Amino acid sequence: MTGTRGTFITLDGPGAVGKSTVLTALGHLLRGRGHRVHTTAEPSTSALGQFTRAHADSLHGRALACLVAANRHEHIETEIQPHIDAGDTVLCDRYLASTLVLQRLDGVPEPYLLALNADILLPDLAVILTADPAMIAARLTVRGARHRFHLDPAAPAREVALYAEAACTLGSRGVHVLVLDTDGTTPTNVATRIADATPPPAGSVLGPTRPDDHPVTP
Ligand SMILES: Nc1ncnc2c1ncn2[C@@H]1O[C@H](COP(=O)(O)OP(=O)(O)O)[C@@H](O)[C@H]1O
Ligand SMILES: Cc1cn([C@H]2C[C@H](O)[C@@H](COP(=O)(O)OP(=O)(O)O)O2)c(=O)[nH]c1=O
Repeated sequence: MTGTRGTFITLDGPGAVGKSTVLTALGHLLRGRGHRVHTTAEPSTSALGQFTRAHADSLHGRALACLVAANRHEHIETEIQPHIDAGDTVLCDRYLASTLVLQRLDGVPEPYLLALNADILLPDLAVILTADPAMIAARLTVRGARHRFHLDPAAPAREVALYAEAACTLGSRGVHVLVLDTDGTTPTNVATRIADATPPPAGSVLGPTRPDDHPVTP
């Protein structure tokens, strides 16, 4: 892509699979390749996003699904779309795939979730990180569970299976999906795979400036 529009990349996957670690490494790599990077996350940092994050353990099912979707619509309108219009590469930690997994863990049917998110901005590249459930459980033990979705010992295996389904759902809607296994590799290697699949920065005539990469050590 060589226009002035930026690129929207989302990262999803089970809790403690490595999303935020990979996102940091990816930001460094893409800046080294000439991208103007804007990093963000869902729930967002707005008042509604903070409310959503604060109540994600006490609200359940459709109520939480609606709250997360409301925050997503606001996030697109006030932050994501403006940065893309400005030519930035937007990296978002959690997006639609997380809804298709976490809200389904809460018993909300997928058609309801797709209806709530029917007209959202779809990512140019949706990255789904995965790993062996035992490895995810081990990383969770080291890092610590941060919310109720992490507390069930069976959660990593169910999340891995549901993210595989979410990848198919997104793919069937024309989204470019990249499923990456974080087992036996470093966050920098995972980030490099994503950077290699990212279109060149907005407005560039040449391709990515690979020799100028500044990989970070994990
Ligand atoms: N590719 C990887 N290989 C080994 N450990 C990793 C890898 N990616 C992340 N980790 C480790 O896993 C833990 C959870 O990572 P984090 O980025 O916080 O996960 P998430 O944002 O998905 O919840 C951290 O301790 C991190 O250092
Ligand atoms: C994006 C998203 C988040 N959430 C919830 C799950 C968590 O309770 C919370 C944030 O998740 P998470 O990013 O894992 O939190 P942290 O940054 O502390 O590791 O938002 C959903 O339920 N559905 C969604 O689609």
